[in-house]
Amino acid sequence: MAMILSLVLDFFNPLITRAIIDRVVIGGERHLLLPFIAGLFGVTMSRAILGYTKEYLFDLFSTKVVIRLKDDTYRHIMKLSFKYFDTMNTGELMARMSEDVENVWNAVAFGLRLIVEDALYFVLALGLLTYFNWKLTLICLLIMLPIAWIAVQLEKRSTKSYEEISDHIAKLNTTAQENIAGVRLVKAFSRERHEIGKFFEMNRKNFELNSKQTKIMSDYFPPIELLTNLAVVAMVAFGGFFVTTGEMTLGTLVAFSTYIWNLIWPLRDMGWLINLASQNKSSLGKLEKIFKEEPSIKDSETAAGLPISGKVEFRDLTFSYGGENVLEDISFTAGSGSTVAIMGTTGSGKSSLTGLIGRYYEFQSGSILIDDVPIREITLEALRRNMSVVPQDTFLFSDTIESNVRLGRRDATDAEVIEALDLACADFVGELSDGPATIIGERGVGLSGGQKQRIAIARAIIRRSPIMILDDATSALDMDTEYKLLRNLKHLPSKSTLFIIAHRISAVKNADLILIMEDGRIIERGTHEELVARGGAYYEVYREQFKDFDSLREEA
Ligand SMILES: Nc1ncnc2c1ncn2[C@@H]1O[C@H](COP(=O)(O)OP(=O)(O)OP(=O)(O)O)[C@@H](O)[C@H]1O
Repeated sequence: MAMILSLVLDFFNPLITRAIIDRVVIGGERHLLLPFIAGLFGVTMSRAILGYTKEYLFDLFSTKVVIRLKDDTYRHIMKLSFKYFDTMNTGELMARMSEDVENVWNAVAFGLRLIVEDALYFVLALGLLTYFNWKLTLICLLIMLPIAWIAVQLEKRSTKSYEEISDHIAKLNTTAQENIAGVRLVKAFSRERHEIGKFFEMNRKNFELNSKQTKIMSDYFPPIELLTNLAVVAMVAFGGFFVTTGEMTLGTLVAFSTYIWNLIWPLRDMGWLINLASQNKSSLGKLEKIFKEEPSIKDSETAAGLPISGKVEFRDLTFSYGGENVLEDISFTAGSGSTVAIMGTTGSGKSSLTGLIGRYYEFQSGSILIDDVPIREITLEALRRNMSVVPQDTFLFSDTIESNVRLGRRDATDAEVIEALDLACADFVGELSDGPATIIGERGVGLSGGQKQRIAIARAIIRRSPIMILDDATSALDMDTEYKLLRNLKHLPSKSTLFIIAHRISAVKNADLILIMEDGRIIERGTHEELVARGGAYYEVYREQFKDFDSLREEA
């Protein structure tokens, strides 16, 4: 409304000027001068106030659009399944959330406003100019219309170019993000020069792509400029002629020469608007691709959120990530509250097996049952709410230790946080100056590998879930601490069914069931005593590890 009013007011000043020239200057009606000047002043002031309101409201609107778009994009990305993140990298997603959303903001904040404004100016001016003198309007329009054709050409070339720029920015972001996150590794391997060179090279390409776009723009702007200037020249020439023939008054020509800019500017803006629209189109296309991505794992229509006690059963399960089978013929049962340990060579499928319990990926055949219910019949929310996982690669947020632990259960009390840290043998936290309130760096910088693992385990303990998975989560702990920690887990009040992936006999020895994996299959199973007695692969590992232990004892 403010926009329409300020725009309509814009049309009053030239009309008043026309009246001043025709009636006061030429017609000699001097008494009208003061009211006309008062009118000019009034219109100018009202326009200024309305212009401010318009700007403010548009900014508010566009900011709201962007916040909403960012929220929606973030929420959607969070809904996507593991498989999506296997193929996308953080840098690319960050580019979508920042650059592409910013481009949309630009288009909404400036582009959309200008389109609406320009369209209104154009239509109103065209009406008025035709009313003043349709012949002069037609002459000017004929000169200016090729601008529209130029704009379409510009749009075609710019969209492609902006797509290239946007893709390249995503790559640039990924490189920067990975190098900054992995700066310690880069330095440790003395690869700074190489990585800086790689980044420079990418930045140079970025510059080239942007220069290409600038060149496209500069190819189109001079003809646009020329045509608009020609239109002004034609207006002065033909308009002057019409004044001499008496077809137009001088005042009307003066008003005409002001209104003509309301035709010229929208057409001149077209180039810029098309450029903005192309940028927006390519960014929206990239965002749309994310929004079209559906989570590959969803609740089935019949899924329910049942209470879970923790019995887990695998039946003839086969699984692949898309290529060769990673797991084959997997069958075993973990009773509620029992401990299942999984050992095996690297890449034998241990993490994949435990990952399937939380439905991170979809298996191809067989089934997994929890409390005798197929997991596809349990809602993802209920399934994951009842599980706690300590992944192989410990991830801690750059926040306080207690916030990291509370990720397991948000409403946990301070005492519960301390208890969880105690059970996870994280006594070192008590020695830090701020205790659990100590802020840790990104991914736990400032802590040792074993310290990070214990915080991650405390996070799992506090969840009190019926199922707990420790994926090689005690690998950085010394044997004593590992033993104490596992004993604490065994006696948790929540009596979780515990899956432990480990490489040390000492960590798996007391499990109710030990599975030995090789090439995606379970090749041995049983308790420690059964497997030792069997003399197979487990026994070999046992002998290896205890041989070291015995030789150490001998050396001592
Ligand atoms: N996200 C994934 N996409 C495709 N293949 C994968 C993925 N994760 C693992 N794999 C492949 O699946 C196989 C089993 O991997 P998995 O991580 O389950 O083994 P693992 O026994 O836990 O190994 P490790 O002891 O080294 O952690 C490997 O060949 C691996 O390359």
